[in-house]
Amino acid sequence: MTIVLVGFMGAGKTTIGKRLAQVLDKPFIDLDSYIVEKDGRSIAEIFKTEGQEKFRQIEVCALKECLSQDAVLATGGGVIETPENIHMLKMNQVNIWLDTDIQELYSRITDDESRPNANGRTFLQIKELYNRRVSRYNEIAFMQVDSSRCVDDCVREIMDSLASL
Ligand SMILES: Nc1ncnc2c1ncn2[C@@H]1O[C@H](COP(=O)(O)OP(=O)(O)OP(=O)(O)O)[C@@H](O)[C@H]1O
Ligand SMILES: O=C(O)C1=C[C@@H](O)[C@@H](O)[C@H](O)C1
Ligand SMILES: [Mg+2]
Repeated sequence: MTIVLVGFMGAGKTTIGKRLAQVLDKPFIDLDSYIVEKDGRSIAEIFKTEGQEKFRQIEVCALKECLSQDAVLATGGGVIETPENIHMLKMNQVNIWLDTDIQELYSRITDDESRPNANGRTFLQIKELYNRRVSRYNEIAFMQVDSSRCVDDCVREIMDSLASL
């Protein structure tokens, strides 16, 4: 089973995913890192040289490969931008939506140059992007987790829900 974490940039998919994988004793895959390792360039470089559309194509292939793994998979915040990914994720049983308020998300991602869709954007621009994406995370989510709380609390809630499957 692939336990997939989805949510906006800064929601804690990578951070919580690593911890969840340890607790479940499953491999951890971060889709962004997977892409960087395979491609040999950073995400910022791919966006700069090839554009976001090409990055989204690479992301579709990477998601396809990772969804067959028995692992915890942290996706990138924009994975739901592509209809093909939404379709693939709808087929997956456990998609966990990590979410917190936009002010907190903004403070976690601002000033980080590694995220081209956040870097240099104003609070209002980030909020607009978040508002556009919310319904898509919701559409594929098996559960929603309030990730304003500490990592261990989030992991505990997820473990309780997985136990009831
Ligand atoms: N529960 C939490 N409480 C406080 N800070 C957190 C929490 N989870 C993550 N953070 C911090 O927020 C920042 C972003 O976290 P992380 O990289 O895990 O987000 P992400 O959802 O993987 O983002 P992206 O979509 O860009 O990959 C990091 O600095 C991390 O330490
Ligand atoms: O929200 C987004 O559009 C992105 C989030 C990151 O995880 C990366 O996948 C990339 O920076 C794009
Ligand atoms: Mg991440």
